[in-house]
Amino acid sequence: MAYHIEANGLSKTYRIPVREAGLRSAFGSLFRPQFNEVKAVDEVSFAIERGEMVGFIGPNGAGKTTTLKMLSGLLYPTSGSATAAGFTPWQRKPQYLKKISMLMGNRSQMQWNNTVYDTMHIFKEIYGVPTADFKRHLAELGDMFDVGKLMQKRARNLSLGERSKCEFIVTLLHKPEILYLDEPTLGMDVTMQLRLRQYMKEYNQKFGTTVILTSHYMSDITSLCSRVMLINGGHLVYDGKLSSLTDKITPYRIIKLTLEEENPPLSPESLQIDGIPAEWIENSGNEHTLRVKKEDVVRASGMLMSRYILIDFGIADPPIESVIDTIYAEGITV
Ligand SMILES: Nc1ncnc2c1ncn2[C@@H]1O[C@H](COP(=O)(O)OP(=O)(O)OP(=O)(O)O)[C@@H](O)[C@H]1O
Repeated sequence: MAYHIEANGLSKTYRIPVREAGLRSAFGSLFRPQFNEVKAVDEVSFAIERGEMVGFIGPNGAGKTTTLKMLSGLLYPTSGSATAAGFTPWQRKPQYLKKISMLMGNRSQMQWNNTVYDTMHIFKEIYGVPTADFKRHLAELGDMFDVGKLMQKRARNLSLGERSKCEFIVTLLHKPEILYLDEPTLGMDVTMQLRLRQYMKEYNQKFGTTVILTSHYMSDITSLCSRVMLINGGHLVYDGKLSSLTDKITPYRIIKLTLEEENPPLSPESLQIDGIPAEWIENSGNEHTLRVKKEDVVRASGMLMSRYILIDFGIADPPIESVIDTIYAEGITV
């Protein structure tokens, strides 16, 4: 069966006109324009099944938005090919545009001077959404995101978070089968972020929608996507399970334990006696947090349980934020 979204060697190079200061060079550049080239996306290939929710992550300027713009048909690639729902996105066939939605958290699809309600009506007409469906959709999502009071406001007067909520409602209005979500929770408060994630989960299960999601809030990614694609400097450097990414970058586990009062002292050195290298992360009273290599977890746990009287004990993966921070900061290729 064909993939729902497929990209092969997708590349985009932007050409930026170079203008030096001064009238003479400004005049000269009219006749001999010079350009700098930025390879925003470089030979990116992937295949996504129908109904998958894939996190698309990478540091600022990595090429995420450019890739999504190509897939949604807003940009022509410089080279390479892609198909989505059986269409070539940049041909912008109306049948394709009706099947997809692109939400850019930092760019509004709403007309600045129109009220939210008018904008939603315009989108209803553009996509030919039946009135009954439109009303049901607004009632359901309007309540969930608490936008009733915003309906008569002009888009330009909305706060960032208010706008994000309205954009999300508009994005799903025509029940697209592919969603390109670029920072959908930008500016939303925590409650609204949670509601959006919950809604996306249910929506995906109900309609089998395929989603590519970028977000700098890792909780958006971890709660919705088991697969991530990591892009850095225009190159796709990882495509696989989120959990395997953690293992590759930080093959450690975090052990948290609380000791009874009556115990021999615990330090990384006391673990090292048993030949288990451990790193101290936190130590407050009887509560300790240690970092040990994945392969040493069982031995370290056994030793701790046999030698100490424990009140509480737990093993966890390192926080995904610290894994991602390591990748972004060190430019690691996975
Ligand atoms: N219209 C444009 N003209 C020239 N260069 C551009 C243009 N749009 C993006 N770029 C450059 O292309 C590269 C990739 O940008 P892109 O917006 O795709 O990154 P991103 O991963 O979405 O970043 P962020 O997380 O900051 O949104 C960057 O170097 C950016 O400066």
